[in-house]
Amino acid sequence: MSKLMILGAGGHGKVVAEVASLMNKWSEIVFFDDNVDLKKVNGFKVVDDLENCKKYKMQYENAFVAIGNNKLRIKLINDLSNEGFKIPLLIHPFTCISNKVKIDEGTVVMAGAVINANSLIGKGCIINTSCSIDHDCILKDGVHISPGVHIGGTTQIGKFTWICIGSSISNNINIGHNSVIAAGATVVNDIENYALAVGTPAKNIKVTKTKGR
Ligand SMILES: CC(=O)SCCNC(=O)CCNC(=O)[C@H](O)C(C)(C)COP(=O)(O)OP(=O)(O)OC[C@H]1O[C@@H](n2cnc3c(N)ncnc32)[C@H](O)[C@@H]1OP(=O)(O)O
Repeated sequence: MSKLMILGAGGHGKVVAEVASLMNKWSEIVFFDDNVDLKKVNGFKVVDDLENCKKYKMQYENAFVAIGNNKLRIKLINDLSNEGFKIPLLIHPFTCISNKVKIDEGTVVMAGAVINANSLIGKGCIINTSCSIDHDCILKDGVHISPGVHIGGTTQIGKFTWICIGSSISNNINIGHNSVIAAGATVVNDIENYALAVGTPAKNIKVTKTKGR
């Protein structure tokens, strides 16, 4: 069994480490984090800060980025991949994922998530607790689906978009890249790039070049 490093020992990192541990695939799981005061988190050693992680490639050849910021997460995954690290896919054992689904490296699927037939999930996505993604959806790289989100069939979500907690997305919807769908929103029409969409039915209230998280 090989060893796994997790970048980021915050709240998301703790859940990621638990998922990895439940997979029984790694002989050792450790964190790297910029908080120098952290020595151990939930029993997992914090080895060094993020910048130094590449020095440990001989010991930990698998690297998973557990950082909530969508763009930073993808940047770090790409950097580590270019350095020759293996970037695993982490899936909690209590999920329901069709065998017709394809999920790229660096993505985590948390407990209770359901992903139905023929959906495609990109690189470095967070498929968070108890969300559902129905058939034929396409999620591009760096998308975060927060806890309790429901997404109907044949919906597409562009890169770096954050679907916030408890929102619902109807079927056959296109949501652009770098957008944020606010907590509890109900999306029944397409949403453009760089949008912040809120409410029921969800409406864009702000379009900036800096949205996405
Ligand atoms: C395991 C985990 O914990 S995963 C993480 C789960 N957390 C989430 O999903 C985060 C949920 N957070 C939200 O929904 C936030 O409101 C965000 C991210 C959308 C806020 O985004 P920001 O860009 O900071 O927007 P900001 O707070 O400035 O609000 C902008 C406007 O949108 C409104 N707004 C923000 N969120 C909502 C919402 N959920 N519903 C309705 N209106 C909203 C604000 O009232 C504000 O309106 P105003 O301009 O008239 O005052």
